[in-house]
Amino acid sequence: MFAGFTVPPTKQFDLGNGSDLLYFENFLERKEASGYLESLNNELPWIRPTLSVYGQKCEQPRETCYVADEGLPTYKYSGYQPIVYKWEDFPVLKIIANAVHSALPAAKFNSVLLNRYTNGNDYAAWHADDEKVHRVLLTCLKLILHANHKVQRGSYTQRDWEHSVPKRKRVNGLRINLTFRYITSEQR
Ligand SMILES: O=C(O)CCC(=O)C(=O)O
Ligand SMILES: [Fe+2]
Repeated sequence: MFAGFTVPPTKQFDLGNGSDLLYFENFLERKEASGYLESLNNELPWIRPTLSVYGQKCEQPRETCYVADEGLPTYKYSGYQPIVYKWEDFPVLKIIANAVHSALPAAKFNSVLLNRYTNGNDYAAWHADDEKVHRVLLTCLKLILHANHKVQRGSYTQRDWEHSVPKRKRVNGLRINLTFRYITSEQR
């Protein structure tokens, strides 16, 4: 689906109906990845928001930070509207975004939602990223830093396929996930 890789994906799955999944093993050098992980962990203003799910208030079981171009349609999920930070606020994010962009020049994104899981008690319940208002997730790039691998879910994968991060009682380590998104109000 996305032509023009500088390095071909390690694994590639066509999921049908405009969704695909590309897996890049060792996308970053291990040392580089742990440096980014540390900077993101220490420098970002992480928030554990209160969400409304089926009319119930609950604390999100992971922390979040949202960075986007100016002037995009409002991004909101489960009754929560994240603070919009600028790319310039966090130099490390610009470096990661540039690395992603040079590996996949055809993949467009204008925002990134980051999720921080402090340990295996934090989780993301099964969901699809199918928010109706701004609608389009053309491209989602997931860069999971602790494992130093990048999974790209192309086109509609994130919207049409449910996904989750389950609790893992025996996991003590930190996990930071970056989902690069293309947000637009155009209906598709
Ligand atoms: O951390 C992950 O891999 C999942 C995050 C996610 O699905 C989301 O933010 O929509
Ligand atoms: Fe998601």
